[in-house]
Amino acid sequence: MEKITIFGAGSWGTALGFVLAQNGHDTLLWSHRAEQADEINRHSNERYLKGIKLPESLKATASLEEAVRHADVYVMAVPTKAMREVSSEISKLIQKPSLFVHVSKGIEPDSLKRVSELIREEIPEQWIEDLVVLSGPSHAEEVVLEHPTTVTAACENTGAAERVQDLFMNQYFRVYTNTDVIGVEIGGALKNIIALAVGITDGLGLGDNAKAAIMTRGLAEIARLGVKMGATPLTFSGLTGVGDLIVTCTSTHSRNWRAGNMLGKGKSLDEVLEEMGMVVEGIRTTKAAHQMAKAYEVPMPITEALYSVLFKNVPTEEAVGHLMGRMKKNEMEDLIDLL
Ligand SMILES: NC(=O)C1=CN([C@@H]2O[C@H](COP(=O)(O)OP(=O)(O)OC[C@H]3O[C@@H](n4cnc5c(N)ncnc54)[C@H](OP(=O)(O)O)[C@@H]3O)[C@@H](O)[C@H]2O)C=CC1
Ligand SMILES: O=C(CO)COP(=O)(O)O
Repeated sequence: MEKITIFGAGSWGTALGFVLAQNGHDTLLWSHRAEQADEINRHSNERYLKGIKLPESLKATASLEEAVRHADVYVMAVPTKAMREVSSEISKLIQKPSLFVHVSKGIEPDSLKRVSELIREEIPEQWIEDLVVLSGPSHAEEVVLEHPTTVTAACENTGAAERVQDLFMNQYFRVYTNTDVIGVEIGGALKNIIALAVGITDGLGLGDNAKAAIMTRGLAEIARLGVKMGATPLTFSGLTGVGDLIVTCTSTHSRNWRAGNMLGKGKSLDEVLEEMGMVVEGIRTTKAAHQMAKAYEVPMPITEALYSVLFKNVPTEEAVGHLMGRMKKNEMEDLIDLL
């Protein structure tokens, strides 16, 4: 049994708390809101996981000091936007080297940093025993129903990835390991962009051919960027690549797909964000990926089309028309580039 603190008590932090507590670990969830911590101590988190009874052994606190003191393993589960701030606060309180696991899927605009890079910038190296990324096709709503779920623990140090595998793995939550941290983080972050785009075409009623097209060509542009950044091409055919792309683009649980769907049906971005009430990581990541496409000189037409809809007020139909009217290409151009 290990002592584990999860920072961030939204859908995913709470679902992972459910798994870890069921696995017998002494698990504490940190929320920045006292009333939410109180609710979790009464075994529910209705706003984020409606109707779910949480394990009695899962405890919560709103005291960051208590949360940092509690554990030897820290699971970072706040949205990407809050990751710097929370990491920086933790760094002021931490007193021993600990294993960090992060589960967030985004890229920071402007700095173009991956989440593991943000954490390393905010928490001095002496406190980070290892940093493992846990990612893959895993909607919180299904994990807490104990539906079979598979994810990947990625770290250059295989021993650390295996430790995380052992912490989380059980009969319904199967964890693989991988050493390709860049590929795992890029796949997890950028599939949200593609899910927003699929949500839009679904909202426009453009059908399943369009969905398959965006998913397939979307994966091509994710892999093209990832490989340029140093990822292993094969990672994109795994759980954190095509696997997470499938679950996010085809499930109504996905906030990114749902947000896109509302945009496709004519709502404004502000209306969509107000209605969602949960993080839609793909919006900020679209801004980052638009900047990365330029920085790494990688063509990313679907990302650019979405960027034009989200940030330049281009009508959704016009963006689709623009994508379809691009110059002729050989389908395998990307693959040839990767070989
Ligand atoms: N939901 C899922 O199924 C999965 C999510 N993820 C990833 O996990 C990450 C977290 O997402 P998820 O849990 O779904 O998000 P949610 O929107 O469900 O919850 C976000 C949580 O973070 C809290 N929060 C927001 N800002 C801060 C801050 N500055 N300091 C402290 N806490 C803060 C929110 O608090 P408040 O309630 O006060 O707003 C809320 O508890 C994302 O990167 C997401 O992509 C990965 C896999 C699956
Ligand atoms: O990452 C996820 C599933 O693997 C969750 O996706 P959403 O953030 O779109 O809900």
